[in-house]
Formats: sequence, C-alpha cells, structure tokens
Amino acid sequence: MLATAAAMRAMGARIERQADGSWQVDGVGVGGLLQPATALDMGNSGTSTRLLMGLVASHLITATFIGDASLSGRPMGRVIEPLERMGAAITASPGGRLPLMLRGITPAVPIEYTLPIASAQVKSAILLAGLNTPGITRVIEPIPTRDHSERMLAGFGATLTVESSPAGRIISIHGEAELKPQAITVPGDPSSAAFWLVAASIVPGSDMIVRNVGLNPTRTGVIAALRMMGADIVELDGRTVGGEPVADLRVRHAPLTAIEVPPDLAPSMIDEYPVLFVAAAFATGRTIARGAHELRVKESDRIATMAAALSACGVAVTEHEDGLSIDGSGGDAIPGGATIASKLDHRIAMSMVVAGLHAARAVTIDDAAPVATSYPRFFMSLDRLAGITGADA
Ligand SMILES: O=C(O)C1=C[C@@H](OP(=O)(O)O)[C@@H](O)[C@H](O)C1
Ligand SMILES: C=C(OP(=O)(O)O)C(=O)O
Repeated sequence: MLATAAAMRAMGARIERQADGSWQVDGVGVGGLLQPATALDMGNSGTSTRLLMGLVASHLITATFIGDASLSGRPMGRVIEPLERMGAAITASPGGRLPLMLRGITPAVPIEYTLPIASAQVKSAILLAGLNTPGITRVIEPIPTRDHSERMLAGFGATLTVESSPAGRIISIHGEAELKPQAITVPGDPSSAAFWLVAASIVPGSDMIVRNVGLNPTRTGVIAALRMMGADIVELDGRTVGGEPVADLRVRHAPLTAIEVPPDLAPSMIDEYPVLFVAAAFATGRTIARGAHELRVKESDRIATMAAALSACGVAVTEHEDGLSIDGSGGDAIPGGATIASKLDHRIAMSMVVAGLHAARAVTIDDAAPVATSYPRFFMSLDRLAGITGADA
C-alpha cells in the first residue's frame, strides 16, 4: 500500500492518509497522470508493480520500476507482453524482470487478450491500461480469477461489461470514461483472515471470531478446503461492504483430516497455500496439494520454502513440481525447534508463526519484517489473541 501510494504521488496523484486511518485520493482524471516519474520503488509487491505498469502503459510517462531482491526475481513477462501489444515500450532486465523501464503511450491501442495463465494481476493491468485507451479493451479469462478490479472499476463509473462465453469470462472496458470519486470501505482481506482460521483450527481449545472478512467467491477457496478437512467455520452476520460480500467468521478448534486439495480451487486460494500446508501438518493422514505451480514464482518459491520450513519443524513433506504432500500429526503438536528462513516472503513468515502456536519447541522466524507487506498489525493481533495486555488489533 505505501509503495503504491508513493509511486502514485511520484506520478502526480495526491494521496493522503487521514487521521481516522482512511486514505484520501484526489484524482487527476483519466489520462491525467502527467508527471514523468523516474524510479518507482515497488518494494516487495508484485500486484502493485503489475497493476501500475498497466496504468502507466497508456500515459505519456516514462517510469523505471525497481523492487527488493524478491520482487526483482519475479517474472514480469506476463504483463510486458500484452502491454507492448498496446503500444508501450518496455526494456526489462534479463528474463523479463525488474529493474525495467516502461515508456507509456497516448493513445494506446485497444487489444483483445486471452489470459495464458490464470492471473488477476495480468487482467487488472490490461484493464487499467484500457481505462485511458480509446475504444474497447477486452480480456478473456478461461479460468476465473479474483474480480475485485471489475467490481471496483464498475463502482467508480467505468464503462465495463462482463459476459460469460464458451471461451471464458469476457471483460470489456470502454476507454476514456470519467471516473466518479467514491468513499469505499475495504472489507477485511480473506488472505489475512486465513492465518487465524488455521490457528484456531489447530490450537486445542480455540474459539475465535474473525470480524469483517471479505467473502468474494473468487477468494474463498481456503475456507472450502479447510471445511473439507473438517474445520468448524461458521459465517455470522452476512452483509455487503464496498460491493463485496462480508461476514464475521466464528472458528473453533476441530480435528482435521487429510484431503486431496482440488486443483481447481487454486485460483481462489493461491496465496493461502502456505497456511493450508500448516493446517495439513496437523491433520490426520496425508494431504496432497497439486496443480499449484504458480507458487514457484511468488515472493519466494512457496513450494520449496514451505517444504524446507515444515521439514525443519519435523513434519514429513514430499515436494512435487506443482505442490506438496504432507503427513499430518493427527492433531498433536509438531516437534518445532527450528529457525525458519522466511525468504523475504510475508506469507511464509506468518504461516510458520501459526505453525509455532502448536509446536513442542519454539519456532523462530529469521526475519519477520516482510510481514508488513500485507499485514502490518499481524503481531498485534496475535498478542491480543494471546491475551497480552496493551495489544491492539
Ligand atoms: O490481483 C491481486 O491482487 C492478486 C492476485 C494474485 O496473483 P495472480 O492472480 O497474478 O496469481 C495473488 O497471488 C496476489 O497476491 C494478489
Ligand atoms: C501479496 C502477494 O503477492 P504479490 O507480491 O504478487 O502482490 C501474495 O502473494 O501474497
């Protein structure tokens, strides 16, 4: 969030954090990002990088995108290819990686693009480029991915249509519409909630309510998988917030049973595999999760990193090219007693903290700073759950 705000400011947008914690953005209008920005430091965030590349692509801006060691190793070819088709000129480091320089163009060329991989980031990058592109820019997604961008763009008044077809979902955006300012309440992130759902499921005696969890159906794969394993998760007070379904979730400790995780859940739980692997480490039997090759190109190689982390804690893990098989403890504490390399990956750090909540010996994370990437208050919430006085969540 902070990296995105800084990058947007560098391009002329006025973005301020308010005293009540909300963000105020004074828009410059579609097409109005006029200031050339030299280096945009995107920190650790692939989403921010890929979406901003899309936004810049249809503006007369030349920007250099840089990031930390993790982000600099991640593939950007997936957005470079469609954005070049729209007319942007992009010079990337070998392998289509950061640092890269992107020269946007106005007017850009509208394209029709079928996503070769299920990626909401690629879809959103193209739609954002399409906002300032004359004509209709179209994305076809054979496998549905999270649809927050479509909901948000429609809510801001973009002319956007979504149709189903035999080829998949077709999302069309008509360029050059003016967007209307809005006040938006952002629901709680289901990816962050997943840590507490697993924590309560594995720690005996737990009974927890996680408030304000976004339950967009394109994001709820982890809840479906945990329920298949026997997790006791109940939705309370279902409502709509910011155009998204939201509920409070009550989760109680429950014995978990191993499953074969259906591969078609992958797009709706891609960021939750690390913590699902932790749940599997406490289940009875062997959990098999395959079809999640995309995990290899996240903040770290999440298949290899989680295999190493769980093995170090005494869990029997078999690594596959596209996932893991994990033999669970049957609900007992895992041995623990290891220092985990989080590899600049927030989800690894938080997942292994959760694993440490029911371990015979301490689980130590070598570097917990990356947690701030997606959940700066994670440790405050944890302290509050543990009843540590003065904690705030
Ligand atoms: O659109 C988004 O905000 C995201 C989409 C996902 O990436 P892909 O859809 O590219 O897999 C996800 O892994 C990432 O953490 C956030
Ligand atoms: C936030 C995440 O990813 P990205 O860096 O791709 O935005 C994530 O994978 O959890």
